[in-house]
Amino acid sequence: MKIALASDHGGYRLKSELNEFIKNELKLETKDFGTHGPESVDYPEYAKVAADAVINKECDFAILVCGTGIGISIAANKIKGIRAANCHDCFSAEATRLHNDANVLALGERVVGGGLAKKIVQTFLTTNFEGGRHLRRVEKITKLES
Ligand SMILES: O=C(CO)[C@H](O)[C@H](O)[C@H](O)COP(=O)(O)O
Repeated sequence: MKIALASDHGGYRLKSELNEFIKNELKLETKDFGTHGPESVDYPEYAKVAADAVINKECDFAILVCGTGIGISIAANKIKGIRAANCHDCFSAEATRLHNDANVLALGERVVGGGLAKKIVQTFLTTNFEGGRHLRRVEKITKLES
């Protein structure tokens, strides 16, 4: 499994910490699409490159980080085929995989600490979509795109 990572300046520290965690603890491959420093940048550009990597199947999931996780998730959700969830607890991270088949997780560096963020990422990446009645609903979400 390969994980795309991206952030704006408000999320690059947490994104770097999560990148190391995913590689070293979860033993998964990652691709870091930036940003790599504190200089102010615009999160929609970073949401797009990582989301595109999921859509074109270069990566299986994307983890996006901005200050709150809100702006970057709104931007990612504009891309056809993306179901991005902004989660700051493990229950929601599990539910969005089980029920929504989310393919992008968004986090806010100004909201959550590194320890909890790692648990949320681990939960998200290790939970499978349940299908069944949830598949019908996800298909209805997809229809809203056309
Ligand atoms: O989009 C956001 C708010 O939902 C993110 O938190 C951004 O990181 C934030 O808006 C950036 O703000 P800044 O004042 O330019 O650092």
